[in-house]
Amino acid sequence: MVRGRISRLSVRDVRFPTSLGGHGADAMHTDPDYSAAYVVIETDAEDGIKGCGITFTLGKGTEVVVCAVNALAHHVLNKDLKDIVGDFRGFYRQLTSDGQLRWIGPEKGVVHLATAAVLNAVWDLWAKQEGKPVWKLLVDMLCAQALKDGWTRFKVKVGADLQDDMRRCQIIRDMIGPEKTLMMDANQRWDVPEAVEWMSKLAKFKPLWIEEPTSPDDILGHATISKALVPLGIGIATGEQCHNRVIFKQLLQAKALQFLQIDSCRLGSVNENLSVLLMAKKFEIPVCPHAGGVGLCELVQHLIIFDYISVSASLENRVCEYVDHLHEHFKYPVMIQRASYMPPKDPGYSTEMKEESVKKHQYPDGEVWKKLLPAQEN
Ligand SMILES: C[C@H](O)[C@@H](O)[C@@H](O)[C@H](O)C(=O)O
Ligand SMILES: [Mg+2]
Repeated sequence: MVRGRISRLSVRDVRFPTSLGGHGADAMHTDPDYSAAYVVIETDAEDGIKGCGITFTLGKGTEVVVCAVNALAHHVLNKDLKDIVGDFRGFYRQLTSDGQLRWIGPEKGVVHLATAAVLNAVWDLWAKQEGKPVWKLLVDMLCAQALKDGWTRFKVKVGADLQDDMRRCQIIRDMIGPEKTLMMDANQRWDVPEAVEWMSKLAKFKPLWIEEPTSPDDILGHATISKALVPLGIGIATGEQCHNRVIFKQLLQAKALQFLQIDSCRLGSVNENLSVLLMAKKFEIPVCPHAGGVGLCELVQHLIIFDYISVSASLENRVCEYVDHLHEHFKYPVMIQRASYMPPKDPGYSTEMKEESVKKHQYPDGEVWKKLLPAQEN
């Protein structure tokens, strides 16, 4: 488990006098002293584990890199390791977008060598805390934690680049094995023939469904896609951008979908969602809500539990999307145990946000935006 706040960063100039023997010399670098700017980061966790990072330098050059590391240190200090690795992409961007330091890069030269030393230390720390070599940490990152937590169904985004989709689907299928469910989501990227063609190529990864293969308004297009893909064992899922119950009715009548995705915040609240649940029951189409976003999981769990108890009375082919994101801002966040939603017990619709979260994130006057907006304006 990732733990601790980064409490100390030190950097040392470590040089080996290799120039004495001419080791490593080349046509340009005739007197290299192989060196490293050596970064050590420590946390306030009790385990005493330290992260070590280096960048490779040649002798005197190290002095300059050490300065750059010190100049970057404030981005790392006092950060929770959990927050860093939880949004490593964002953290990387933060480090490489330092408004003043990036001028002497950007993302190259001294400042980038320093970035590498710092980030290498972060990776080292993280992998040590997890008790794994970095390669294993990387290999295990995809679905492994989710598998460990008991999740049996996984969704992958597709539609931007076929070769890349094939590569990622292969990795995921290999990790989850043939039994677990894989779903794909194209977020409306294709036209109708393209959806059929693309998904025929991805069929070998045995997806349960392709979600939003094309425009959410194209009811007959969904029907055509459905006709072509169902024989390949792929169902059509849609609904997160379905604007009202009438569209759902037409999708159902046109046999355009095999999985219906209600959305607690796009349809007219509980009321309209109930009518869609009932229609889905009439057509014997499983409801598999869209969730994630902000609070969608919190809300939709109420609807899907109602569906199970009072409408469909079935779990067959039914899933409720879950994304582990932003729940901490809610007063009654969803509870997930062993990959399942636990029925909420607090009165209400689980919609109440924590006042401090609202205050902080209120746009444009909340603390978070006050900090961000001037930075963005400059
Ligand atoms: C922009 C959003 O995150 C979508 O990518 C998301 O709703 C997605 O389609 C989903 O099914 O969760
Ligand atoms: Mg989707």
